[in-house]
Amino acid sequence: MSAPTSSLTPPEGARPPVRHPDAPAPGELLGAHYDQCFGCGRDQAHGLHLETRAGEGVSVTAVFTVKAAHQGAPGLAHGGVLATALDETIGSLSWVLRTIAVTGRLETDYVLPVPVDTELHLDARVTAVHGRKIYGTATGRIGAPDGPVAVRANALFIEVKVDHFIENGRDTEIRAALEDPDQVRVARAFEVNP
Ligand SMILES: CCCCCCCCCCCCCCCC(=O)SCCNC(=O)CCNC(=O)[C@H](O)C(C)(C)COP(=O)(O)OP(=O)(O)OC[C@H]1O[C@@H](n2cnc3c(N)ncnc32)[C@H](O)[C@@H]1OP(=O)(O)O
Repeated sequence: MSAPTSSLTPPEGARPPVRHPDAPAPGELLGAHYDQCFGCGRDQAHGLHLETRAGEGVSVTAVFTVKAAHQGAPGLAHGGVLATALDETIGSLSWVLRTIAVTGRLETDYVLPVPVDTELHLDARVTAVHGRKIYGTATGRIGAPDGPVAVRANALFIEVKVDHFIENGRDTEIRAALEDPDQVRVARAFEVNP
């Protein structure tokens, strides 16, 4: 397997990540950052409904059960859906850093096909931080946290302010989010002042 491309390799001067003192405790279930999120949203009927927990250090674990709606080939998960699961899991590290960040680059290795009904056990961690750039990595294993590796990803996330969403999101959803006390509570958990 070749090394990650240079933009996914932390530059000189990158620092180890720091777990926020108010991060959820290891093992704590992280809720959805947004109820309509395709990765974690409880109200998103077609979504992945990832269940993510804080881990030790700057890490998380997640479980994704592959449903019939997630197929690409007959009986197998779509590769884009698996990339979403990896992306969402790495994105959930925001809860542990208490920083909002969005995916800039995501590079995925597909190692094994993943059948429908599989419980995919994911883990992700931040490897380094350089300014607004957050370097993360994730692995998805079939059936158990120590099961065979099916997918892997390396990613570069970029820290953003809440204005990123307010300026770019569709008005209807942004207005609803700002009027929803639960959503505001989540934004505060990321140390955001909406
Ligand atoms: C009211 C509502 C409240 C809601 C409260 C909670 C919301 C919590 C939501 C979280 C959601 C997570 C969900 C899962 C994760 C997604 O799926 S996120 C969605 C997918 N991603 C996107 O939509 C991002 C689209 N891209 C962008 O908006 C912009 O390109 C970015 C990423 C913000 C960067 O733009 P920018 O801020 O202008 O930054 P820029 O100065 O260009 O780059 C900064 C640095 O990053 C590097 N960089 C930037 N992009 C790249 C790249 N693609 N490759 C390599 N390097 C790059 C630059 O080279 C630069 O490096 P340095 O010069 O500092 O060394």
